[in-house]
Amino acid sequence: MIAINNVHKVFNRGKANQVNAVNGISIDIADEEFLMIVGSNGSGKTTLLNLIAGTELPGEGTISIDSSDASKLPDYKRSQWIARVFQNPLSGTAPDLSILDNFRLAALRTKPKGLSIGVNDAFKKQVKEKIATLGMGLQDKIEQPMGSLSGGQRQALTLLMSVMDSCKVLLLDEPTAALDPRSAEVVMRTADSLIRDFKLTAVLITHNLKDAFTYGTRIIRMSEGMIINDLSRDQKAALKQNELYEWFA
Ligand SMILES: Nc1ncnc2c1ncn2[C@@H]1O[C@H](COP(=O)(O)OP(=O)(O)OP(=O)(O)O)[C@@H](O)[C@H]1O
Repeated sequence: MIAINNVHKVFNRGKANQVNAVNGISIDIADEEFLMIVGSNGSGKTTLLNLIAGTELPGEGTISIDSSDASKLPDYKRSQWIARVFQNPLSGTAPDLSILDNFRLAALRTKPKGLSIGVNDAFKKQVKEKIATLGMGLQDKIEQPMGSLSGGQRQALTLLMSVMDSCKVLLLDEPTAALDPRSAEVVMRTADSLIRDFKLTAVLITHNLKDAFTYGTRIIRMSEGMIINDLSRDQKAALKQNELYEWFA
């Protein structure tokens, strides 16, 4: 479980441009929850995700993942436990390297420094099998450079690479914002099935209420650094999609 307790994050404290980006948020995110965060621009969504990831530290309050204080997690534990996918499909991969080499680098991410992973037949077979689960036919293109793929294909592979090994938490910051609708749907479906298969706890920021409704097990809305709506799994199940728009109006 991710336990967020009275967390505050202030930027430029005491200056004219002070921003209370996260303003006393408390929320428990259950194991295997797929939490959607919606809210207007500047409402603190990315800052909250950064705090969970440990890339920003709270000024006040605590965040723990499975009872370990997230701010005190050593880097290797953080990268083992927490995977992150960003809006830009280019940010998670090396475009000039092959798909296979990108998977090799991803496998090294959570290993002790100095360890190497050879591209032997067993590793190749394993990568092909994983990629085949996407149903995109990319398992036959593993020698192709990552940069030759479409944004949606890259984002789906980025997701797959990011949840390898002992990942517990998947953080997604508008992963489909740069994609066309069809690719966006493939990426959302991929994320959803990986989260289920790997039993991950996931948090996704989106401006797309339809995606939030379709895939989220819980939806929160943020405004001015606070959670102003929190729609549980049961409440969500009782709503029709058009009622969701009214709920968040
Ligand atoms: N490093 C920073 N330094 C100063 N201010 C920051 C910093 N990061 C975020 N902010 C400010 O904190 C507020 C919340 O930003 P944040 O990026 O968390 O919002 P958001 O809800 O993710 O917005 P968007 O939907 O536009 O991505 C904004 O006013 C932003 O300008």
